[in-house]
Amino acid sequence: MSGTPQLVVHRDKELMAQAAAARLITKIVDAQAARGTASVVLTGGRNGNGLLAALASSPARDAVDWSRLDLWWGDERFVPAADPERNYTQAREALLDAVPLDPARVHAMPASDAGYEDADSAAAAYAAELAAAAAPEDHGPVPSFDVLMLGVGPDTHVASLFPEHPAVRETQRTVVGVHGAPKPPPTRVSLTLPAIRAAREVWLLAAGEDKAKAAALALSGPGEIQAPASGAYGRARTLWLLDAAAASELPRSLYPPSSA
Ligand SMILES: O=C(O)[C@H](O)[C@@H](O)[C@H](O)[C@H](O)COP(=O)(O)O
Repeated sequence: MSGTPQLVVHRDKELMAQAAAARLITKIVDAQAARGTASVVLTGGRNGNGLLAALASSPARDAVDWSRLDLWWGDERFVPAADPERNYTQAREALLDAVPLDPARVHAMPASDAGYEDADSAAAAYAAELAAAAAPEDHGPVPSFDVLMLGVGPDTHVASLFPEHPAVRETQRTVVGVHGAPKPPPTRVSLTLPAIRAAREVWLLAAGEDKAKAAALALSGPGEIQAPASGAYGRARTLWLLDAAAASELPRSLYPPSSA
């Protein structure tokens, strides 16, 4: 488990998205140089898609060898494949359709019309796909993701793990079906905290005034059941990427003077 979360605060959400995109490019390029491949978990939502859009327009975009990148999702709305609300669809629009990925290495979570009886069986199928991709050196049922990104909800949810909901309490399974989610749509598929914690690095994205209370709560050390974002940490690093608005209720001592 990584130690204390690191925080970087940027002037505004646009700069945060651009800086996070540059950071992700560098992380992927370094992983590919070191191991010949890289593995990243994407997140839905405005901040997650904003980062992907910034990456799409980055001049350094094609420093990444897109053919040697595995993409996974932290969660997905359990809706039909054609539904524009799918995180996968929004990621394609923001970036994926513009870069030469290997389709076999883009691991979308199942849509509700993919043939699975319900979100729970879709979750089990995704867990099996993750387990099949894990190598012996991963020492667990999911690959050691280089970076796992999570947007932070105003209630401190991450992926589709909502405060006090059953999914955030899961300690064994790596992927679960979510029912009655307070953020529509109500039915989802989500990685669990144990799966999230298998990542080398976990990056939490929080930009905008509406995230200020969530950031302050999650970083003040509450339980992960009440504040799921506080339970999202990586094996080597946990990084919060914020803008000034989302950091506005943090104790100033919590983030480094270099942030701007
Ligand atoms: O399926 C989803 O909705 C997302 O995965 C969700 O976890 C999102 O990242 C947060 O709700 C933050 O969303 P915003 O960045 O839009 O606030």
